[in-house]
Amino acid sequence: MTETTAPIPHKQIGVAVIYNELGQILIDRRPEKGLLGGLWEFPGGKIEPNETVEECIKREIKEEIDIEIEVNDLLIIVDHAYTHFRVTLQVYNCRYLSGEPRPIECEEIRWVTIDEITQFPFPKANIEIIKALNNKKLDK
Ligand SMILES: Nc1nc2c([nH]c(=O)n2[C@H]2C[C@H](O)[C@@H](COP(=O)(O)OP(=O)(O)OP(=O)(O)O)O2)c(=O)[nH]1
Ligand SMILES: [Mg+2]
Repeated sequence: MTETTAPIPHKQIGVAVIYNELGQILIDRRPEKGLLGGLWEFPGGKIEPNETVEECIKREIKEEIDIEIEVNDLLIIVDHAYTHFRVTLQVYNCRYLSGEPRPIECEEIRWVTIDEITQFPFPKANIEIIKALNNKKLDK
């Protein structure tokens, strides 16, 4: 007997770690309903065909939070398998430029320090990102 299993979706995501002038990082809480509901994340979303990761990140941050940012260097690429899908998160260090953050596609937004980040529940895939942020802090 042969069993056919549909391949699980693999999402390519651009993610922004946005720093303000105080060195705080912007995090947002995902909508209560739906995938990974109510968990905190770094803003971002799916990379569309014909756009670069940098373009994706700028577009998503404008759509979700309505601010302008500068996309700088790559922090880390994280591959993670959840039960029903896989994600590749391409995480870039970014700098806040202008605009008043508004929670357009999320429940709420906060500026937090790296030390405060551990108090917020994040999805599993974010453990590696937060580790990378802590290592970066130790380098300084
Ligand atoms: N933006 C962002 N996404 C994350 C993080 N950690 C993490 O596991 N993800 C996952 C959750 C989502 O499956 C995916 C982001 O995709 P998305 O926000 O564009 O859209 P979604 O899958 O929630 O919604 P949909 O368009 O498929 O309905 O990456 C993170 O820190 N930031
Ligand atoms: Mg998103």
